[in-house]
Amino acid sequence: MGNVPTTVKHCLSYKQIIEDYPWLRSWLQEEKIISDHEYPEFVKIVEVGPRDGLQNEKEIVPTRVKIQLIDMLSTTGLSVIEATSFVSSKWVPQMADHTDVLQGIQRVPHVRYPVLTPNMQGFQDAVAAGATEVAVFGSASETFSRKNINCSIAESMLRFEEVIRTAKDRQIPVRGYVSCALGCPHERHVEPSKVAEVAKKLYEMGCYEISLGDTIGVGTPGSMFKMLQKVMKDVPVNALAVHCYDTYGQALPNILTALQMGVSVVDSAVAGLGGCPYAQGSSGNASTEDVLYMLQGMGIETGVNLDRVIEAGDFICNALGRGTSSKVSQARSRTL
Ligand SMILES: CC(C)(COP(=O)([O-])OP(=O)([O-])OC[C@H]1O[C@@H](n2cnc3c(N)ncnc32)[C@H](O)[C@@H]1OP(=O)([O-])[O-])[C@@H](O)C(=O)NCCC(=O)NCCSC(=O)C[C@@](C)(O)CC(=O)[O-]
Repeated sequence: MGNVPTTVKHCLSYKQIIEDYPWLRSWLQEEKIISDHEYPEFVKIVEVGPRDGLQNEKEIVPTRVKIQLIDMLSTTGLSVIEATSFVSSKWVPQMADHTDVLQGIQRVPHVRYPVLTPNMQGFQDAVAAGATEVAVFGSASETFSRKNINCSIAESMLRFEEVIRTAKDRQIPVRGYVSCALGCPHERHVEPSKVAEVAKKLYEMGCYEISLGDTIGVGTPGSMFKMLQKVMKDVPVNALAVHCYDTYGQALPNILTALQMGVSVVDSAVAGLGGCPYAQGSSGNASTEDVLYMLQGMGIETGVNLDRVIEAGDFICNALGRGTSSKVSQARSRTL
């Protein structure tokens, strides 16, 4: 909340009143009594490092390392850790040990461990391995859909519909992804209306949350704003998440833009690991450490302990034999 006079801010029902009377909010904003941007008080971080972060690694990461990473992340206060993918091992060999990973981790109460399931086969394998939450992943780009999951957008929706229906019968929550929300490695420009169309379909089919992926990290606050404006007409903002990559150094500004627009769920990867195997040239995800540092500085609660995430980041970077992509971890290691 911006420059709100204390008397107004401390009025108990202040938030409720401006929610109920949008004209009052507009007037307060026009008069500069409240800020145009209203940041959420709490942001949920969805940690995607063990899945998105590792899926693109050329060398197979030992299963025990993946398990230890997830176990370390489970002690940080994170409430969602995407653990692995039930996809074809011919397509993504790094995720072939999905069952061992899911069954090897020490589940911490109140932490959820969703896994990716592109179709019924993946869903059934995931449930057999003990998954209690899954995610389907579609795309706003036709070419990317074919390259990533070997089917058209329309075909993918039919597959997801079956997964979502079956999951609903078993009371398994399903998250939905829309890739290429700000650009495609093949088609380049992607219309915000196409992103909105796919997001709306996934939401209407029953996904409780839609994560909008800037798969190749080409977005800017300008394109993020336009895309979200369009999507928010069809999907409630409290059901949206953003999933940003840092290829052009825009991940944090893009996330900040989404927060200003009311989004309160952010995907990120410890140590900034990652990238999609079918999005060549993209760099890692927004690093969880950097996102946490920014949110802390803004006084936004996350419930996550930054130091512990840094430890988990050190662990996985040592295991991979490379430095971290997190600017915060780099700065901490220089200044400690
Ligand atoms: C989707 C498929 C499986 C279709 O693959 P397909 O070849 O079209 O599948 P199919 O139905 O024709 O079956 C062919 C073979 O695959 C097997 N198969 C079929 N389904 C499965 C399954 N679930 N698990 C294991 N095996 C499977 C099936 O059993 C059969 O085996 P065969 O008889 O030849 O021995 C394939 O294209 C695939 O695995 N793609 C990998 C997609 C992927 O993991 N991409 C990276 C993650 S997405 C991402 O990173 C983006 C995101 C989410 O982060 C958001 C963002 O950043 O934008």
